[in-house]
Amino acid sequence: MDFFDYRDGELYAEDVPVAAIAAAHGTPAYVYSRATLERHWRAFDAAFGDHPHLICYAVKANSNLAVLNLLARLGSGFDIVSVGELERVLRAGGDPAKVVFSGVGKREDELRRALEVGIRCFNVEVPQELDRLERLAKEMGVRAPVSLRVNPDVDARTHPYIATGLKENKFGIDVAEALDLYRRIADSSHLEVEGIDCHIGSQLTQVEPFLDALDRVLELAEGLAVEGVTLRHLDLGGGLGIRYRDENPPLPAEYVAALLDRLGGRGWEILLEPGRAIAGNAGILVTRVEYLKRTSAKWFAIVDAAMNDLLRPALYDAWQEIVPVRPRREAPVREYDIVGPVCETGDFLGRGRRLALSEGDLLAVRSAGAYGFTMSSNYNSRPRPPEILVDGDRVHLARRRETLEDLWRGEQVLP
Ligand SMILES: Cc1ncc(COP(=O)(O)O)c(C=O)c1O
Ligand SMILES: N[C@@H](CCCC[NH3+])C(=O)O
Repeated sequence: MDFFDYRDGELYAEDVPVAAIAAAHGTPAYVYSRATLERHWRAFDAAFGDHPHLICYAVKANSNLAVLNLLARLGSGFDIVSVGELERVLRAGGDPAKVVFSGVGKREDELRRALEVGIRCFNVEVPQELDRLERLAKEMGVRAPVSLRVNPDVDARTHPYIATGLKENKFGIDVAEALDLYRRIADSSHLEVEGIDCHIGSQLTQVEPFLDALDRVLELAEGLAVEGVTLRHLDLGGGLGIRYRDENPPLPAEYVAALLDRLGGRGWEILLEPGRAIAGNAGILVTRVEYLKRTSAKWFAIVDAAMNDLLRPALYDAWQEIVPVRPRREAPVREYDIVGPVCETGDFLGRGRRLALSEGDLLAVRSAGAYGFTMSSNYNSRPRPPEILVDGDRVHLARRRETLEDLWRGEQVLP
């Protein structure tokens, strides 16, 4: 469920007509719903009841400061993958003690900054990162809290580009290798065992792969307990899918209930790193039809948003619903490829969509709140769109549209 619905024949974002937002801020534009973001975050949080837990929102899904700030105000933790994301969280008022740092390729400056601000945990998935972290922690006179991200070798049953929990993926450490590495951490005076981490992929629509991964994690956690290695938490990553079309992923409450059931009363604190399930259906991309073009093969609706604004269709052949902001009856219904102005055949937002369109109409691409703006670029020297956060009947410009000058900021021609 989201707060983008039709009223009196036009699409609203919470209590504001989307057409009014487009009139005030232009197109293309990302529009987010505060109520949806909050509801999704709370759904995860509440599902745990009094079981110790921390929801660490995956910043990569949508890193707008206004979004991070409102989640920080709810008490959210954050899953980051770069120092850039860390600085965003801090700027947005996030608590560094609730930050977990994921990623296969953390640089020294990134580790140092994270040690300096005192994050909750480093999710380590390359053995050499332990050496790097230990040396830096020693230099700085601190201890680095560590979880090993294990690769549970389970099939997430999702798009191959976003499956991360199989042996052949670059992610995680073999479960078989983990025990020795935990001994190494426990023996170090500058590293500290914090927990175990895993993340098996994104847009998962079934609960079983998560439970298989949890089984592997529990097996390891119990093995460690026998060795006298105590863990503070189990981090099960993110990855819960959303409905883009006809998928039926479990609701956050069902997913968490299944995890707690499998945990069977074992008291470890559970960390989750959901991104898409919180932000995905909390946003739309609003775009305007520039031209309707007929070729000998088909009809194209050429819109003012493109693959640089929303990459998912081009990159994963992802399907996202495209709806008219003000449905009209007078235009003929045709099958359109909805394409942008970028010079790539892969520049489409949707293909073969049956719509009644006229030039100048507004369209909304749904489920664009996660991996939309954060994956956007300036390809074809296109300024990136604004991000607008709607809160009831209030419209907050959370990021202004880039200007043409923004496109060459920091560039210099030869003297
Ligand atoms: C380590 C890690 N945590 C969390 C996430 C968030 O995933 P999702 O947006 O699918 O919940 C990702 C991305 O897949 C990730 O790589
Ligand atoms: N960017 C991807 C998900 C990748 C998740 C990152 N770990 C998407 O849009 O579906």
